[in-house]
Amino acid sequence: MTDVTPPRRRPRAVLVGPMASGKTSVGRSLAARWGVELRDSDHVIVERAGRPISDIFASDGEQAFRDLEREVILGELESFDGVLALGGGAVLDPLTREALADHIVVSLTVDERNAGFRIRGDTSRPVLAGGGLETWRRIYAERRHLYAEVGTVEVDTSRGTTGASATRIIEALIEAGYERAASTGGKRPLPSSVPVRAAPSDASDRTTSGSPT
Ligand SMILES: Nc1ncnc2c1ncn2[C@@H]1O[C@H](COP(=O)(O)OP(=O)(O)OP(=O)(O)O)[C@@H](O)[C@H]1O
Ligand SMILES: O=C(O)C1=C[C@@H](O)[C@@H](O)[C@H](O)C1
Ligand SMILES: [Mg+2]
Repeated sequence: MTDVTPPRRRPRAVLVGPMASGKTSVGRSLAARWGVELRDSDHVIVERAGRPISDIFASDGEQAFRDLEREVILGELESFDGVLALGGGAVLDPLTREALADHIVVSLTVDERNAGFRIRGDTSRPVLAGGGLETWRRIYAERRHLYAEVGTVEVDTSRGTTGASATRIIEALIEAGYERAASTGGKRPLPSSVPVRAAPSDASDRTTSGSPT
């Protein structure tokens, strides 16, 4: 009997990292390079809840936010085929981390100095709660191992433009053997039983030809 199950769609890349590492802004540049849509889990949550993240934290509490965040991300991992940027704390959830094991995940980093510039005066991130760089540093220290655990490649965004960071992501994916899968969708979807990191199915035909630059 013919299998009529439609192929599973999946994000070309999922971006994780600490607050202000550039998941949203670098993600936008990367999506533009590949000619695909950027979706940001924080934005999906705000749309769905009809109120800002700071309101959700204040009235429903962080756990309610995390539950909604998990639901949104698991849904997008199954259905969205552009670049997916996650909220900074998304990796705290074990089910989300488990789901990410099956995806191409770019872990973004930023040094403290540049993180400090980027979050200065910010009031939209409730977990910083006015604590500024000191709080950012503590939270990053707590989560660093989780970003490393889920990341297929790691890219530092401290220097240069968001476009330069997008270029470094593409270079890192080429280096690791995932660029074709990420930029063309050519050999995807991979069978879910084959973890992306353990078996880069396109490592044998790595090429920069036809790649976005
Ligand atoms: N080279 C760069 N790479 C990334 N971000 C940069 C860069 N230069 C400046 N920025 C600025 O840093 C700020 C933080 O970036 P962004 O909001 O994309 O981070 P984020 O990782 O999505 O943070 P959050 O976890 O809070 O969603 C933005 O205002 C962005 O324009
Ligand atoms: O690091 C965090 O815990 C957060 C980061 C943001 O992206 C938002 O998801 C929210 O403000 C929480
Ligand atoms: Mg963001």
